[in-house]
Amino acid sequence: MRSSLSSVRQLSSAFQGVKESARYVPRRALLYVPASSEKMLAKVPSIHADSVVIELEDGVAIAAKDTARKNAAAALDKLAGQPRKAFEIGVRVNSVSSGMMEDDLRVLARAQNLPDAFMIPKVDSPEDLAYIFDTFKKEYTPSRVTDTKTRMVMWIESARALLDMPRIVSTALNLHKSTGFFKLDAVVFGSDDYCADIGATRTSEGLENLYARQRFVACCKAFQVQAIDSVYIDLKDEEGLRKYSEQGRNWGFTGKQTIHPSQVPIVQSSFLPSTERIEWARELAEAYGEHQKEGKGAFSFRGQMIDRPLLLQAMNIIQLDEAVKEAGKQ
Ligand SMILES: CC(C)(COP(=O)(O)OP(=O)(O)OC[C@H]1O[C@@H](n2cnc3c(N)ncnc32)[C@H](O)[C@@H]1OP(=O)(O)O)[C@@H](O)C(=O)NCCC(=O)NCCSC(=O)C[C@H](O)C(=O)O
Ligand SMILES: [Mg+2]
Repeated sequence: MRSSLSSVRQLSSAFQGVKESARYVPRRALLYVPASSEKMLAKVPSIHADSVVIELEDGVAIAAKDTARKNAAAALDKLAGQPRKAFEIGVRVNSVSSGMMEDDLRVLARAQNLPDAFMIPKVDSPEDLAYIFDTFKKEYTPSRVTDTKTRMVMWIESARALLDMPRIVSTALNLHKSTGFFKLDAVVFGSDDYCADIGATRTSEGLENLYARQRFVACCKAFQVQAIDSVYIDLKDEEGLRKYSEQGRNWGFTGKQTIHPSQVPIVQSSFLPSTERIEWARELAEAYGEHQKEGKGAFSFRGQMIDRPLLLQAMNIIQLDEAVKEAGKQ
């Protein structure tokens, strides 16, 4: 049994064209930590969520924005080099339309360290991305925001953005290619703002978001970026959270937003493939390699027809399993 990321690399080179990301960041659960709360920020190193979102946007009251910015900048320097449980610590700034992004970046740029990811809510158009790039260059200087390890995670939260998503995502990816600006790695569905935008009533079944969530996943996967599902706001309903998480996983989402530490283990385990599924994926990949050597593109495996798309699904599972195991985070 292979047990490190290098085995994914070996498999990838054996199967020409199977894409491997340079640095795969699992994002099963993203946990928002409002930067206005020093008490919550102090918990960041011990938070087990794959991705921690230091929050400056809707989780922070307008009157507390200044304090939150200063706390976030201080946290970036304090957390650098400190042991932590999360794969990623990002900062979610305020949106273009809020008019507060410049103020956020002006204060954040005082920190010596960049976050692992800049997280940008309510991206509504390709034009927003041009403004975002200009604002980052202005507040940080161009050399600090190009060719860095920092990734971009963005939120799609309106009907307009959902319909224009292919253009928005491809513009973000091209911006990275042409300028070296932060690489877009994941897109998050802002379901609550989306419901407000279309005038829908939020229900626990979530039927009002059925079309949006399915279109959203297709748009993410068309561009090979991670798709992060809606927030579940009923903090006490663990069963509902598990059901919704598993539904999202089965629909192709790679992870889910969380708002309270108690939601994290439920979401993380829902997005971790089962032992049986991992075994299926590994055996399938081995069998695929053997059949490729014999010149067979399609073959039968455990009663199913297997070809390249199934291999790609198996590779997704192996890659997630190995990244999580390597970091010792089940
Ligand atoms: C929802 C909360 C306000 C609840 O907070 P609280 O009442 O303090 O909860 P508890 O008493 O149960 O807390 C127990 C302990 O855990 C700590 N805690 C709680 N939440 C967090 C957290 N998010 N990060 C870190 N630590 C947390 C408490 O401090 C307690 O600690 P202790 O006293 O030492 O035991 C709160 O959970 C919260 O503020 N959550 C985040 C809200 C937020 O950021 N919302 C905006 C993002 S959602 C969104 O925008 C979705 C999207 O854009 C869309 O449009 O859909
Ligand atoms: Mg939102």
